[in-house]
Amino acid sequence: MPAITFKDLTLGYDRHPAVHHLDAVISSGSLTAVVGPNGAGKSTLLKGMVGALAPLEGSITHARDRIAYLPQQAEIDRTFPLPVRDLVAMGLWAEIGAFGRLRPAHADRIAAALSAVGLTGFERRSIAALSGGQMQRVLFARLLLQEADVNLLDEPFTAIDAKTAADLMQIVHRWHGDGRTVVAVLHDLDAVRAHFPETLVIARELVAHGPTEQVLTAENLFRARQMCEAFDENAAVCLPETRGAA
Ligand SMILES: Nc1ncnc2c1ncn2[C@@H]1O[C@H](COP(=O)(O)OP(=O)(O)OP(=O)(O)O)[C@@H](O)[C@H]1O
Repeated sequence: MPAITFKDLTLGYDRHPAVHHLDAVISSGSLTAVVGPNGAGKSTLLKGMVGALAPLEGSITHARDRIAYLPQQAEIDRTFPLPVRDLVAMGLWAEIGAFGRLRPAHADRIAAALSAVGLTGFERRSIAALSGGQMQRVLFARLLLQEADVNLLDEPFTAIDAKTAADLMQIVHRWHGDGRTVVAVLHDLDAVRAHFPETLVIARELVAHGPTEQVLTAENLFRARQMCEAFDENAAVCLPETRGAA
């Protein structure tokens, strides 16, 4: 059963395509890595999937509604003096709303989520006072509380140590074991081969999608690099009447 379907999907900024005419189906319950060179459109694709970016053309359809998203660390402002507890509590937003009160049961669930990521007792710590790896653990605690059907992770293991990456990977496997869909952008191809049964290789367009051992080949990665280098940054979105004319 499809969890997410891309149909002739074009996503971009200011009418310039970043992801072009993509057709693919992410199966429900699959564990998929999104791989491609820098600037291939991986983060853009995740932003489209979470609804932060509307398609310029084509469509993205979701079978289920509950989607959680872990942005790249670089996109998160950590200067705001927010306690860890408040950041993790945002994972309960769908349950208690913007103005709902945190009840003791919620506090217990926040504590349990922090314990699951190895940060017991961190509730009152300011997020500005966390290391990069601790911050990533906190963001995973928030994802745990969201209990989403689909978890979208943008470079979840970048710039964190091997122990933290292994701990967080266990959580990803737990989600997969529970039948949730996980899509993660990754640059570490060894980690992809070790942990992700499915891979989507993109280079602005689809390069390959399917079982990792068939898709993550030197040939596909070389082709992805060539396609990215050849892509015209200033290209405009195709107009229906000009499509196929060139
Ligand atoms: N907010 C934005 N405004 C304009 N252009 C953008 C924006 N975000 C990304 N782009 C452009 O879209 C293209 C794809 O970027 P994207 O961040 O999706 O690639 P990526 O595959 O995630 O790259 P990386 O591996 O470097 O994180 C790039 O050319 C980038 O410059």
